[in-house]
Amino acid sequence: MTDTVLVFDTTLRDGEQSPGCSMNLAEKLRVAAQLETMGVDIIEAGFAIASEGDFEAVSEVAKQCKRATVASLARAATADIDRAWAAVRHAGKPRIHTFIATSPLHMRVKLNMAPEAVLEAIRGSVSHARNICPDVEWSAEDATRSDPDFLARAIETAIRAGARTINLPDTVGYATPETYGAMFRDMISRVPNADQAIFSTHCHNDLGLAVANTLSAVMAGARQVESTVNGIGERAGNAAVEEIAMALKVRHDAMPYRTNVVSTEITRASRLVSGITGFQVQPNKAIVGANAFAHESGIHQDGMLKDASTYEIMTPESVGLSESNLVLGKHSGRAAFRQKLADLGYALADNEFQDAFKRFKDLADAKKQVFDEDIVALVDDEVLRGHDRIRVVEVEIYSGSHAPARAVLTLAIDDVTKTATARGNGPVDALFNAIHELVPHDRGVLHLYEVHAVSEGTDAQAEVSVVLREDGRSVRGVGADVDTLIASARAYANALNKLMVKRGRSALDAKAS
Ligand SMILES: CC(=O)SCCNC(=O)CCNC(=O)[C@H](O)C(C)(C)COP(=O)(O)OP(=O)(O)OC[C@H]1O[C@@H](n2cnc3c(N)ncnc32)[C@H](O)[C@@H]1OP(=O)(O)O
Ligand SMILES: CC(C)C(=O)C(=O)O
Ligand SMILES: [Mg+2]
Repeated sequence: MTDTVLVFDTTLRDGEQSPGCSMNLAEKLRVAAQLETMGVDIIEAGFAIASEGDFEAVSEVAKQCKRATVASLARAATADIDRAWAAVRHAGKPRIHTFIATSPLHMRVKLNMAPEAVLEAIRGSVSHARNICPDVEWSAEDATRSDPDFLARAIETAIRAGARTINLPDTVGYATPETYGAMFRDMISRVPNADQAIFSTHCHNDLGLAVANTLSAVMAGARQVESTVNGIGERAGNAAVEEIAMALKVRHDAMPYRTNVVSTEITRASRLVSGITGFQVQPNKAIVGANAFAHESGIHQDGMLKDASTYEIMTPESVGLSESNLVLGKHSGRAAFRQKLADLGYALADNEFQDAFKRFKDLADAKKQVFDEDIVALVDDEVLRGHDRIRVVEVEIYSGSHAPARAVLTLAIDDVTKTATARGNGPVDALFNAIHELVPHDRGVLHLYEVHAVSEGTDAQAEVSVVLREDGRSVRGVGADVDTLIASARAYANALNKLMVKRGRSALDAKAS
């Protein structure tokens, strides 16, 4: 059996299922490009039948990808499979990923199907997919709570119908490393045609065991791992790709398997995904957290100074964390800024570059030191704004202890400039009331408002996240600026733009003041 473990990235599908994590087309294309650069083997770009937006995103990612296989998810339904194929067929290497639940609970309560009917659905859906696409993956949703005898029959049926990848997800994060590994060992040894397929893991992190379970299955014979950047995903998330890749690399002695992941691209991918989704990485997160390579206590610092391997089991450089020595400030020009962007992994179109450079100069005027994180926040903010229909033009705030705060806000809505004045219990409230005046959205409720400092010092840029919830779905907007209130207005406007995309183009009923 090969020692190569294929990496199937589902940041754009399962990752996007995190509440408030939806990405627009341009954002998905940027993430897909970075995933290819990082060396993932398969990119699950979405669930084509879910919406027009998902269909377009899968099609465009399929057209863009040069090397990676591009997959779309599909239920065990002809319409889903046909839609998935219509989107992925543009890829050099297309894959249809079809699934159905196999646990007694899901079959009875959710699907209302008898086990024999589920087997029939597997036979029908996989053979239909295989008739139109040479690469078909089949998943047994809730595999870890399925009856092993039935699961073995389901896998055998899927392989006989033409599936060449068999995924056994721990859909609800219920497994432990021992039980998950044992399930793979059991299925691989008892399913008669198991040798005709690659077995795949797909772990959720409800008990914090997603990566441990994934590695256990690899030890038991799985040769594809499904994961997401920063571990984003449904509920507590999916197994984090950076943790799996580095565990296999650093502990090759204990787990003699390899992936095609270019580890030096990991930090870039992590920052890109957190910048786009607004999901901050917790500081103590393995591999990509801000503290993953930080040492504060004296004994550790002493050891580090003597030999870094005393307290570091991998180098920061191995995950792409290297401070370039190009220090940017208000005296820097376009050449240095362009080089810095290249170092940070950005390739901007000329107009985006010019806009970003102007904002960089403004930032350098306002801030003593411009850190790499500032540039990342600034460029993400600028590039994310590129296709927005609602843009912040001007913000004025009057606030003090004797009177309610007042905000005067000018927005460009479809390139028409509109201004509103509003009061509120504090400057942020006044600002958001002014946004409501200009862009009424009574069904969209503010669910979360979060500020975090991009770098250090009182002149640090603020990165604001705003989550709006409407009809059970949420969108997250992000904005950055040295002025927290401007960042707040940008974040709110960004969330409204995403809400508009979710609702469809007709969407927001903007009115003039
Ligand atoms: C574990 C996972 O991550 S699975 C993927 C989850 N991701 C998503 O659901 C995101 C995208 N989903 C969507 O946009 C929508 O749910 C759609 C478009 C797929 C379906 O929308 P709707 O037709 O309105 O159905 P709804 O979401 O209400 O219910 C799902 C239906 O699919 C059925 N279903 C669920 N899984 C499967 C399956 N694998 N194969 C066949 N049918 C299935 C359910 O039984 C239910 O059918 P019912 O309406 O007859 O009861
Ligand atoms: C659809 C499948 C692969 C899934 O995401 C899960 O079971 O968690
Ligand atoms: Mg999942």
